[in-house]
Amino acid sequence: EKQEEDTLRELRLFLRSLTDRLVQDRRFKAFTKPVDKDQVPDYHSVVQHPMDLSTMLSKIDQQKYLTVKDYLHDVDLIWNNALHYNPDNDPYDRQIRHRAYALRDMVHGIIKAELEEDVERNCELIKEAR
Ligand SMILES: O=C(C1CCC1)N1C[C@@H]2C[C@H]3C[C@@H](O)[C@@H](O)[C@]2(C1)O3
Repeated sequence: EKQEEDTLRELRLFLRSLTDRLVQDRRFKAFTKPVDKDQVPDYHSVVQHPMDLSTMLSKIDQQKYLTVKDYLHDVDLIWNNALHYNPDNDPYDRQIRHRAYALRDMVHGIIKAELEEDVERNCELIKEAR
């Protein structure tokens, strides 16, 4: 239906704009691309569900996110994976964890400030009806 596709398109536009801001933020450089298996051989045995911002951008374009909630699930994966794989009390791990929190907090702040409530409500109704 026309209105439904318009709502889903508005969600994609918002999620692209949000994700682009994260990709451009120098703090989040480590989160922009998948962790390289060759450089980090044990990564995929420790982290079951890798996620990164470039993967999320392609998921937006593949229309994999029907709701903000679906998008936030992948943001939480980036956050949790970073905490899980970088748990130590050394400067590098602590910096990664601090940046993972900053990423998660920036996402929630932008959603609260910029997304009209009824867009998310309508997207969830569309998703349930499909
Ligand atoms: O967890 C991550 C990324 C940070 C968020 C995703 N990595 C795992 C490796 C451990 C640590 C040091 C380097 O070995 C570098 O390759 C990684 C990348 O950081």
